[in-house]
Amino acid sequence: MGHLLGHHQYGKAEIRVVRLFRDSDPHQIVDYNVSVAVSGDIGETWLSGDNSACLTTDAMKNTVNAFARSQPDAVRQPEEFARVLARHFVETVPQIGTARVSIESYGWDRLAGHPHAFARSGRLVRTCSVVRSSDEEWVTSGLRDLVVLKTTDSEFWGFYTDAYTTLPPTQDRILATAVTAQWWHTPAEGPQDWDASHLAVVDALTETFAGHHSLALQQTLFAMGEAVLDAAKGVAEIRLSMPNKHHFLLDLSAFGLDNPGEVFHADDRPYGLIEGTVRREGAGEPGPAYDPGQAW
Ligand SMILES: O=c1[nH]c(=O)c2[nH]c(=O)[nH]c2[nH]1
Repeated sequence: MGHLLGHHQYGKAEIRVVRLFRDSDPHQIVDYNVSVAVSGDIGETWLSGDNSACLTTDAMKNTVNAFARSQPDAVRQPEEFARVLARHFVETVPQIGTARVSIESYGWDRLAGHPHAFARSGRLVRTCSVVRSSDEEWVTSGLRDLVVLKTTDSEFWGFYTDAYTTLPPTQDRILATAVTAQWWHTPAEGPQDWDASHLAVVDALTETFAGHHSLALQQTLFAMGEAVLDAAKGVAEIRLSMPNKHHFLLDLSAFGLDNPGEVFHADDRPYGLIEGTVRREGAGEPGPAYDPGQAW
């Protein structure tokens, strides 16, 4: 019995490229981590080691670096840079049928009034992913590591109880999470201004986290997704992954101290992991828009 090669893809991962705009005063900087993955009529390298159809991952890295120089307009916004790169691989290398370009973008804040010194902004990492076939394109934007916390306005009670349920119900707790999100744009050309669109989504997420009276992190997740769909008309759906970063009230009675909701242990694991997709009614199917790796 023969063996078959299933889904296969390859590419250069985590190309760290920094692009300066020195011709502007003050200087500007973009800081990216770019990953490329291609698939198509490329199986012989797996099956026989015949590399005649294999575009080297080294060439992919070179392409990313060269385009950072030659495509100054596109490189300013990660979604545009990913679109240009993905299109390039599909249009110029015949055996490549589909290209995915994923970018993590690290922000830099200008140091107080200084024209060419920065501090890395730690608030979140901006992400995007573009999948390009010969005639279709899927664009998602996203973020990770957006850590948010509220000190009240969060309850959790009325839950199902079984023989192992010991959690006391609460009407006032800390609610904290680190948001990972990806949202899919339709049409793929996206908004006029990807940066402004990203800011609008981050605002919708944070404003809703802050303002929503939470009965469960699940409920807050859905409210945050709804707010994004209301704020960004070109977003067809958003996928959210939110760990419940538990804060446990400490018992200080051994030291003769009360603790009226003031001192907590910030536990790092285990954590509840709350996830969900919020879709616009009537939105189409996202196809290969998400799930890097072998999931599609
Ligand atoms: O918001 C919450 N959702 C849960 O599903 C859950 N489970 C739990 O132990 N604490 C919480 N909090």
